[in-house]
This record gives sequence, C-alpha cells and structure tokens, in this order.
Amino acid sequence: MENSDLINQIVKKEFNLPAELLSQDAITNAYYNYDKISSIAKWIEERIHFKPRIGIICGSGLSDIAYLIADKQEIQYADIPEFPRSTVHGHKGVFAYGNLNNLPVICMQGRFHPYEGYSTALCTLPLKVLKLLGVKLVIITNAAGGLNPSLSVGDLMLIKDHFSLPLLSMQNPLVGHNDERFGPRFVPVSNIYDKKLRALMHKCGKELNLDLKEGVYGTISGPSYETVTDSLFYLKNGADCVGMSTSHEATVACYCGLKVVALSIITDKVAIEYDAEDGSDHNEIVKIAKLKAKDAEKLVSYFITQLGMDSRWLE
Ligand SMILES: O=P(O)(O)O[C@H]1O[C@H](CO)[C@@H](O)[C@H]1O
Ligand SMILES: Nc1nc2[nH]cnc2c(=O)[nH]1
Repeated sequence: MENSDLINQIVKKEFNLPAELLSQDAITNAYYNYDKISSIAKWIEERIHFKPRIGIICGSGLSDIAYLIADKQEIQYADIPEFPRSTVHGHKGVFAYGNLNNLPVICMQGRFHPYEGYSTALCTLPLKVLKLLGVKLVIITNAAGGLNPSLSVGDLMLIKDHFSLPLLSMQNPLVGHNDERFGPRFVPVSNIYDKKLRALMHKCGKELNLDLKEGVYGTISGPSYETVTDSLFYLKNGADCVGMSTSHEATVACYCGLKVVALSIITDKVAIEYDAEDGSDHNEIVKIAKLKAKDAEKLVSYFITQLGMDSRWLE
C-alpha cells in the first residue's frame, strides 16, 4: 500500500474525513498514535537495555554535553524505524545514553525543527518516546540570539518562560485527537519551566561561580531570522532571547508529565536597531555555542549530581 493511502486510511478511521482537510499536526498525531510510539519506544528499549530517567536535548553546537556520559553508547536516529532524521548542521541525529554522575541519562544529539519541514507534532515525537522509555525530567538546551541588551554573547540563560507566536497561532503539537495515556486535552503551562528546578539550577550556578542569567525565550518558526520589527515586538512583549526550538518541546514534555528545565546559550546579539548590521549566521552560531559550551556542560553535570541527592526530583 502507498504511504499516502495508509495515512488517508488512518485519518479516515479517526476523523471520517480525508487527510487533505486536516492540519499537519492532526495528521501527524493520528499517524503517530499511542501504539506506534509505543512500538518505537519498544524497538529502542530492546536495543539499549537501559532505563533512562533524565533526557537531555542538545541545542545547536551543544552536542558535546553527551561526552559527560561515562559509559556512553549510541543509537542512530536513522536506524530507528519511522523516526525522523536530523537535517541541520550542529545536530548529529544520535541518541547517546549511559550514566552521567551515576544517573541514567539519554541525550538527544540533535533535535527536529519545524523549519526543516516537520510538523510541530513530529518535532516533539521524541518527547513522547522519552516518556515511554521512563524519563521523568528533561533538560532542554538551545542556542539563541540575545534580544535583551543586558545579555552578552556567551551568556548562559535559564529559561523561566517562553513566548511563541507559532504556538499561539495553531503551530501547536497538541492539535488533533488527544490520547489521555500521554496527557490531558487542555494543558496548564503557567509553570512549564518548573520553579523548584529553576531554583536548584540557580543554586548550582552559584556554587560553580557561574553568572547564570534568567529570562524568557521567544520562538520564531524560522528558518529566516527576525526582522528588526519582529525583534522589537518580541523584546517589547517580554522575550529576552530568540530561537526556533524549545517552546513546542517544553509544551509536549509538560503535557506528558515530564519535569522541564531549559537553558539557552546566547550565541549572537539580535539587531534591534534599523540601521544595525545583520550578524546572524548559523555556522557562526554553532561555532560560538561550541566555544562557550564548557560552562553549560559544567552546569548540567553539577545539576544532575544535585538531582541524584534527592530521589523526589525524579519521581
Ligand atoms: O534551537 P537550536 O536547535 O539550538 O538552534 C538554533 O540555531 C538555529 C539558527 O541558527 C535554529 O535552529 C535555532 O533554533
Ligand atoms: N538572531 C538569532 N540568533 C539565533 N541564535 C540561535 N537561534 C537564533 C535565532 O533564531 N535568531
């Protein structure tokens, strides 16, 4: 059977309508239903023989976080049946897993972005897989452009909230049929970046003598960067930095009952004056993220040690 026939058949069964009449997220969620995601998780489980408790998503240029894992093993996304591929420079497309400071961790060296052509539901499929693998908490990282003039290149910023026009305007990964086995239809997100975990992260930052900033992550869909007017709009509405990921991932993690903590590394300053030079360049962004990643790695490692000291964090 042709793949499009199969998709049509699945969608027809669920909605009694042809797939053309539905949004991409609704189609994705019908295709990647609970059973299919369970079979992806089972496929992984059978190969890794390992029960992760912490998930880490590595942002652009931040995949070396995985080298913190002592006995690191890998599984390629390309080997996992019906799993998407990473297509962006700085995203390897690998699950790395093993113990990090004695806690079982699975690390995504590579995420999926809506601008690659994936629906937001497909971009966040890994979060549902992580949930079924046993993950309780995710640490999301990203490279972001600094909007707030108080942020400098190389700063680490703990995300306290996000502002996402794509999420607010129907690019929401939860659109479509809901399966309560993952989470509820309507999801409260006012404490999406868990307040207690943020306090713990700040404590870690202090103890490591790091100047950890805190702020709001603004999401654009990309792949074009922001115009000056876009940037001013985000800045005036409370965003401190901007990027093309994270918010939809945090939303699905929260929906699935995973605790979320998220960090941005500021890789460039966003133009907020009309006659400013446009400095956004992805190769440069990846280069800066790699150069400045050491502090993020130290912080994540120490944070995981602290999580290990109280079993309630990973309940
Ligand atoms: O968010 P991550 O994946 O770190 O990457 C950021 O860097 C890329 C733009 O240069 C975009 O993908 C943006 O989201
Ligand atoms: N200006 C800008 N810089 C970035 N660095 C990482 N992501 C982004 C982005 O979306 N915009």
